[in-house]
Amino acid sequence: MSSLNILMIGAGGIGGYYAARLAEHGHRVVLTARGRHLEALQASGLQVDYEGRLINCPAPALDHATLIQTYHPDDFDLVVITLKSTATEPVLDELGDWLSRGSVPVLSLQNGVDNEPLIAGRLGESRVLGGLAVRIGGHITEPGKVFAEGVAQIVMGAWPKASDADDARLPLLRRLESAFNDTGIPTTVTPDIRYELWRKLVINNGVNPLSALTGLDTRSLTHHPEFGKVVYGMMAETVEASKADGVNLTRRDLDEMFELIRSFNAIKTSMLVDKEKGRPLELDSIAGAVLKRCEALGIEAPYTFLVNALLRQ
Ligand SMILES: NC(=O)C1=CN([C@@H]2O[C@H](COP(=O)(O)OP(=O)(O)OC[C@H]3O[C@@H](n4cnc5c(N)ncnc54)[C@H](OP(=O)(O)O)[C@@H]3O)[C@@H](O)[C@H]2O)C=CC1
Ligand SMILES: CC(C)(CO)C(=O)C(=O)O
Repeated sequence: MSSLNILMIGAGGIGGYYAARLAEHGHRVVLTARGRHLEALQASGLQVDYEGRLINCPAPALDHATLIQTYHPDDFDLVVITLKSTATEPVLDELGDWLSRGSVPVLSLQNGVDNEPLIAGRLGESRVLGGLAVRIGGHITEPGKVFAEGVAQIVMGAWPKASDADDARLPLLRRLESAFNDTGIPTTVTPDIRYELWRKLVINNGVNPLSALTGLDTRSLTHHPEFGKVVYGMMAETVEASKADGVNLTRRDLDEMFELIRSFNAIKTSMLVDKEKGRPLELDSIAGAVLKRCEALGIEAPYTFLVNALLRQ
C-alpha cells in the first residue's frame, strides 16, 4: 500500500504520539506546533516515550504562517486536528482560508462533540471526518518530548454520516483504517461517528473536570467510594444531554463507559495536565457542552453544574 502524506495540526500529546507511529512505518508526516515545543521539534525532532519504547521522529515541524507559505493543502492526503478544543476556532481563523484553497479531508481527533460542526461550518460537511482517540493518555513532558500510554485506538467516520454509498470520504476512510492498523494503531471506521463522540464525552465529562478539581487520576477517581459516585452521576447527566442532539444514549452506554474507564490505566487526564501547566481548560467543550444541552432540554445536571462552577472559580 502506498504511503500517506499527513499533516498533524497541533502535534502535542495526541498528535505527537500518532504522528510518530505513522512516521516510523514510512508515512510522511508534517507537524505543526508553536513556542518552545516547536523550537525543540525543529532542533532535535520529536521523541515519544510509549510503553517503555522510545520512538524518534525527525518529521518537519512548522508554525502555521510557514505552513501556509510552504505547502498547498492538497499536498496532503489527510489533515488531522489534534489541538485542544479551545484552539479549534482560533486555528480555523488562521488556517481556514488556506484549507479552502484545497479539498483535502480534515479529521478531528479531539474530545468533545462541537469540533466537527465548527470545521464543517468553515469547510463544508463533505470534507469533515469525525474521530476520537480512545484508551490513550498522552502529554508533552518537556518541549519536543511526549509520553503516551494505553492501546491508543482511533475511531473515525464521515461526519455526521456518509451521504450515500458513493460518498468520496468512504474510500479514504478504508485506506486510512487499513494503513493505521498496519502501523499498530487499532483503528475502526464507524457509520455513526456522532454516537461514538457522545460515548467518549460520557467518559470525559465523568473524569476530566473532577480530576482537574481533585488532582486524582482516572483509576483513583473511579475506584473512590465517594468520587466514583460523582463520576457515575456526571456520566449519567451526559447520557441525558445526548438526547438534545438526537443521540439517544442509554443506561447500557453509561455502564459500558464507566466500566471502560474504571478498568483502564490510571491516567492523568488531559484536563488535569492543563490545570497543572496553567493552560486553558476544555471546560466549554466538555462540562459546558453537557450543561448547554441539559438547559435546552429543561433538565438539571447538578453534578456537572457544581464541578464546572468550582473549576471556573
Ligand atoms: N492527552 C490525552 O491523554 C488525551 C487527549 N484527548 C484530546 O485530544 C485533543 C488534543 O489533546 P492533547 O494532545 O492533550 O493537547 P496538547 O495541548 O498536548 O497538544 C496541542 C498542541 O497544539 C498546539 N497549538 C495550539 N494552538 C496552536 C497554534 N495556533 N499553532 C500551532 N500550535 C498550536 C499547542 O501549543 P500550546 O501548548 O502552545 O497551546 C499544543 O502543543 C484534545 O481535544 C484532548 O481532549 C483525547 C484522548 C486523550
Ligand atoms: C480520560 C482520557 C484519558 C480517556 O482517553 C481522556 O480522553 C483525556 O484525558 O482527555
